[in-house]
Amino acid sequence: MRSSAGSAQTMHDKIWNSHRIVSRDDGQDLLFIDRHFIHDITAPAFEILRERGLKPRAPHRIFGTADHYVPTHSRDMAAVNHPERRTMIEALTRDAAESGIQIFGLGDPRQGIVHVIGPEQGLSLPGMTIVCADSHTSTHGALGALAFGIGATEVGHVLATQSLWQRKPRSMRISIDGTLGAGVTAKDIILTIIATIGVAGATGHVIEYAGSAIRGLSMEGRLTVCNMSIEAGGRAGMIAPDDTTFAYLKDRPYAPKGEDWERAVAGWRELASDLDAVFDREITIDAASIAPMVTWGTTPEDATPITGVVPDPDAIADPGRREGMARALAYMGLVPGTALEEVPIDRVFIGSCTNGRIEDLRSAAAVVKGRKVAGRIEAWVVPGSQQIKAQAEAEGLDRIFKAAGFDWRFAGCSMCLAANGDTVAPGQRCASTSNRNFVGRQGPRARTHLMSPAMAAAAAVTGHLTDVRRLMEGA
Ligand SMILES: CC(C)[C@H](C(=O)O)[C@@H](O)C(=O)O
Ligand code: SF4
Repeated sequence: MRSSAGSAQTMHDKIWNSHRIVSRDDGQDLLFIDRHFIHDITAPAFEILRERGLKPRAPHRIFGTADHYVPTHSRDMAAVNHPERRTMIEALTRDAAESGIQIFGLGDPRQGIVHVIGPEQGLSLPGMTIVCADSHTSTHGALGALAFGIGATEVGHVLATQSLWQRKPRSMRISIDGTLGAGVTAKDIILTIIATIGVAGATGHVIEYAGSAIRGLSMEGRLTVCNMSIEAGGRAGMIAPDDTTFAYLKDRPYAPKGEDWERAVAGWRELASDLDAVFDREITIDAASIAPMVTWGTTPEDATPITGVVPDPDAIADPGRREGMARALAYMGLVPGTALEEVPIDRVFIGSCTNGRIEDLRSAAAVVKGRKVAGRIEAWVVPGSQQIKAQAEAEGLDRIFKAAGFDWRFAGCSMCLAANGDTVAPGQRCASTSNRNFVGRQGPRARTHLMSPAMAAAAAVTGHLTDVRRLMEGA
C-alpha cells in the first residue's frame, strides 16, 4: 500500500485526493490544477498551444512575472539590449495579453521572482495544486500546497485543460525537532538535510517537513526550506498550514477576504496529516546538531558546517565519489584540509527565490550594520520582489547595505542563474544565498558557495567565509 494505512491520510494524500478527476489503468491520475504560474521562460509552451490552435482554458487561474531575464540595474526595457532576453520578456507580455492572463511585468510594482510573488500576493494558498515550468515551484508547498515544477509539454497540457496527468509520488516526512542554535537559519536546516540524504535522497517522494523546529520557523524560513526540496531530489516539499501561515496570508491582495477568509481558514486547518498517517519514509534530525553551513563543492549536498575543513578525497573509499570530489575541488580551486573560514571570496550575492525575502534581508543587514564590505569584494543585494525592495527601503535596510558598500538592485533572479547577464567572472568565488552551486551556474568558471543570508553578509564584511556567530552581538 502506498502512503497511509487505513483511512489515515497525509497532507499529500488529502490534497491529491481532493484534486483527482479520474484515474487511469497505468496508475496515472488526472489532477485538477488550481494555480498555474508562468514566467519569461514559458514561451515554448504557448508555441505548442498556438500550433494546435488551442487557447488557455482558465486564464484567471494563471499569473505571470518576468524574473529570469530582467535586468537588475534598471527597470527600463531599453536596458535589455540582448536580443534573446528581450524576446523572452516580450513573449511573456504578448502571450499573456492574447490570453487575458494577469502578469507582473518589468516596471510593475508587484514584479519579482515567481516563487516569491506567488506567496506574497496571496496567489499560493493552502490546499492548492500549484504548477509552474520551474523546478523551484516546490517553494509554494511551504503554505501547505502541493506545488511542483513541470516541463513545457505539461505546461501546454495545463494551459489547454487546467489539469495534469501525474503518477502519485511516495511520501516522506523529515522531522526537525528541538531548538536551533544562535546564527542557525532555515537555510542551514535544508543544507543539512541535503548533506545528510544526498541530492537524490528524496527522489520519487513528496517531502513533508515537520517537527518543532519547522513549526517554529517564520513563513519566510519555511519557504526557504521547501524551495530546496528539489535539491534533495524531492518532487515537492510541504509544511502543514498553521497560525503562522494564516497570519502571513491574511489581507494579501489575492487571499480570500471577510467570511470567505474565515471559511477558508477552517478548511485549511483540516489539511495537516492525520496523527496516525503513515509515511513511506521517515527521517529525523536534531535541530541542536545543526550548525551554520557552507558548500565547498559543485552540488548542494557538498555542504558542511563552517567550522570544518575542505574535505580530502583520499579519505573516501568509494572510487566514484572520490573522483567526483577531486573534480569538484579542482573546479572550486580548493585544497583539502584548508579551514573553510580561510577561504577568501570575491563576490557576494544576497537574493534568489531561496533567500531574497524581507526576513533574509533583515538578517543580512543586522550583520552588515556598522561594518564595511571588505577589500575589493563586489557585494550585491537583489530583493526577491519589488514589494520586498520597497519594504526594505521603508525599513532603512537599503541604507545599511549601501553605507557598507553593497550594490542595491532591482528584483529578479539575477546572479542565481546569470541568465540576465548578472554574472560572477571566471575564476571568481562567490558567497551566494541561492540554491545551486553547479559548475558554471553563476557564469562560466564561476565558483559558488551556498550559505544563509547572515553567513553571506559575514563573508562580505570579512572577505572570507566566516562563521557568522563570531560577528553576532555578545559573541
Ligand atoms: C530556468 C528555469 C526553468 C530553472 C528551473 O527550472 O529551476 C531555473 O529557475 C533554475 O533555477 O535553474
Ligand atoms: S531565483 Fe534562481 S532558483 Fe529561483 S527561479 Fe530564479 S533562477 Fe531559478
